[in-house]
Amino acid sequence: MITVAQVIVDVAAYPVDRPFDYLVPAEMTQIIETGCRVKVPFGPRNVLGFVVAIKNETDVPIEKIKPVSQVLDIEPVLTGEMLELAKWLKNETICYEIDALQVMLPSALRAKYEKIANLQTEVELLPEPLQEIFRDSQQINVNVFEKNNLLPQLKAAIKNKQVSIANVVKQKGKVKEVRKVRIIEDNQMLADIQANISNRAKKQKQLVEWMQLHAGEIMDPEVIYKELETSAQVLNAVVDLGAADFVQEEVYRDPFTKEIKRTNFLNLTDEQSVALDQIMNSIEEQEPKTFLLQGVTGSGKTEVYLQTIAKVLNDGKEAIVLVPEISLTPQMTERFRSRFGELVAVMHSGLSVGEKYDEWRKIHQGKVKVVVGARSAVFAPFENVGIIILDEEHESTYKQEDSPRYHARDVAIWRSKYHNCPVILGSATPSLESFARAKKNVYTLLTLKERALKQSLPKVQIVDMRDELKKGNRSMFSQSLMESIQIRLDKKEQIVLFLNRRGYSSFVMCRDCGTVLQCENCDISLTYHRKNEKCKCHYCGYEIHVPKTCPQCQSDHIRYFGTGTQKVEEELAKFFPGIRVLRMDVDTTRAKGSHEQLLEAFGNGEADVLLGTQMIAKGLDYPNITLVGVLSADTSLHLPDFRAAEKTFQLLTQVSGRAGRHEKPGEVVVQTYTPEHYAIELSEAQEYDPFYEREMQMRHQAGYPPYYYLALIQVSHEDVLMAADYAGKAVEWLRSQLSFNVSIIGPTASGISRLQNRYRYQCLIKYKVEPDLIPTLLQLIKIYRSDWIKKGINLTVDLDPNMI
Ligand SMILES: Nc1ncnc2c1ncn2[C@@H]1O[C@H](COP(=O)(O)OP(=O)(O)OP(=O)(O)O)[C@@H](O)[C@H]1O
Ligand SMILES: [Zn+2]
Ligand SMILES: [Zn+2]
Repeated sequence: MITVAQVIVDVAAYPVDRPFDYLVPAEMTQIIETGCRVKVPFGPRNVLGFVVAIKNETDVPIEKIKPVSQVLDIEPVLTGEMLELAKWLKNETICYEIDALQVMLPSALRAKYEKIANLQTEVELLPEPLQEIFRDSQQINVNVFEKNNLLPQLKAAIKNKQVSIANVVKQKGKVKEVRKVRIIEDNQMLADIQANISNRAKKQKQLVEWMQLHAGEIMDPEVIYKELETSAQVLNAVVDLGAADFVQEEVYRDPFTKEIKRTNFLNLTDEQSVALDQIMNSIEEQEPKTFLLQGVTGSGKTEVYLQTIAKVLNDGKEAIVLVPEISLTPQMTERFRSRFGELVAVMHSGLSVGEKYDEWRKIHQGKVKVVVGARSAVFAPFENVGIIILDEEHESTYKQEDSPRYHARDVAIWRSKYHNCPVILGSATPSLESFARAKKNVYTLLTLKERALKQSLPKVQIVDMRDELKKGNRSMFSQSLMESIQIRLDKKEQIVLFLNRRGYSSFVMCRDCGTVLQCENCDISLTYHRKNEKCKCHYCGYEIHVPKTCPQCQSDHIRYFGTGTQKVEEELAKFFPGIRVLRMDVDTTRAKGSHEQLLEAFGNGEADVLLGTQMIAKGLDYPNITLVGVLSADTSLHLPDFRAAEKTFQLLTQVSGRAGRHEKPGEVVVQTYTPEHYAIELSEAQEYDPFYEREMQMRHQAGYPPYYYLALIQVSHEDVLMAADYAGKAVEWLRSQLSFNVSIIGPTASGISRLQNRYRYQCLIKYKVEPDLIPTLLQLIKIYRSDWIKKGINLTVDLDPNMI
């Protein structure tokens, strides 16, 4: 009988996305399982693959079937659930199954290939500079040659068949180990060893004597060095005598830096109790219900999550909590750790690859029961999930922007059906899609209308900046905001100043001819970075020094525009001498842990003002914040995005919600140039429903979600005509296949018409019900993969795109 593994291989751009059969050699049949990673031959090279099934027959002729080269995992890294989920994702988001499988794993376990140069001859026969490199090893990473500028020599050696090149699947994700000392258990033997040490080796004698008090223990060598004021040399010597040995111990890198205080459950408010009861009920009944928990800012949604999780843990199940990356603040994670301690794993982008892998292993090995993490934590490999929570469910970061283009909400709901457990979507300002579903009873709506301690929502004042200008105020602070700041400074209360930078950046412009510095590779203006006087493209990384004169007209009236946080900081210092400002933006939070330190300092009252961008809009809960100022409410309104109004309203509500959360009442000042826009006008009352009604009308008129679904097809090529031509072909083909109920708009040039030197065209499909859509798109992709791709075309399909 033969054993055959069906393997999904890591080969993108293959027209057929299906498993391939490989023979399992006899010596592997005991180890290999579905969900294991393997190395298999594919064409001329070895690639990484995932075993998705094991069977005993194959249609491949026996003389043609290739064997698995290596099994990479002794225990499967993917559960049966994940394999099923991948198949679903492949259809739902139209991606390669391999992409769906890889996204579920920490990057440490994803395929990495390395080019390795293998020496095929005597070292001495090589040209001089190469000899140096091959002296110690016959296999050298090609990087090394690149670094030493020896690629031409290497190439020559390859031509002469002195060196060959192989692609090697590299397995990152090393388990971290530390070296420990294990003292033998036998006290008598220790005594004997001690007796045999010459009296001149006093330190050794002392050490073994001490070891007799610690027989059988495993300890850190550093402890021994300290305790006995001794050295590695002495320790090595007694290890040689047999008093102890060195062992490797597996450890987890601990991303938590400080001790956490335990907290207890709060007595719920009536509204919280009503919500919790319904969720508990669903957990009891094992119903895969989706709840939309809509609660105003500060209403205590988090407390509801915490008590739900306690119930789930009590039932012996696990909990997944997703939060947007940006609000994955230490304050947020602490709230979970303070209730569930060591049972919590945290996953966010600030962790190193190794730390992420460790957190993942804690989940995989069942060492933790709760994961708090950003989008990809929705794939946490728990096997007995009892609840999945998405906090701030409206956040666009829950959708992944590249393949697989999944939405964490959809994955959460899929998993809830698999595990028969509920999902909670929480927000003060739900996405229109979710609220519409709640209205139709697809989701169950739970509402918290009041703040937890019955505090009133902060009073919002909208200030028209055009009036300020008319009054001769050219600063970035309105009269009203200045007065409010002064009051807080006098009362020693704290202030949050928010700079809305969504869709906004500082740019460099010539005042004489109006030229704006542009990226060489993209159709995008360069962003000015004051720190190093550089202009940078945020899409491709291209950067230049700010020129002294305009490249167009040579005028030297070239200057940067835009209100960066640094500029605000300077102005504050000018108007309020001695004001203590903490600035939180990409520049001040780059270093690991700096985010944490800044917030902690602010929490400790070390500053009067926390000044920042989107980073400070969410999750902050400090009692002394009584004023929130929004410096530029409109910048996010003017983006070419059908969700611009929704996002602006959400942002204003979120950031306003930071004020007056505890005893002291809060105040908000919103500065704007378009106070008449409904997203701004309605944020004054902070009521969601009127905004929802208004925005739904707009969507209805324009034919956008939630009334219609969207699919975005994007085609790019280095040559503008090719891009336009193939976008046209795609549209033509779609028109021939899809029904008349579908509107197909385009092709048109994309919003950013050139990116990284590739021209981009797109077409938008709007539909309500179109059973043929997915099969048609799959067909289109097949055409693309088997033909267009060879011509350098790149085609992507994005269902429910974030931005269009
Ligand atoms: N039942 C309760 N009794 C007393 N205090 C509570 C209760 N529930 C919540 N709180 C407190 O109220 C404050 C706001 O709660 P929480 O942060 O959970 O609200 P939220 O709805 O998640 O807010 P946001 O959406 O604005 O982040 C917190 O300081 C929390 O400790
Ligand atoms: Zn100029
Ligand atoms: Zn660029």
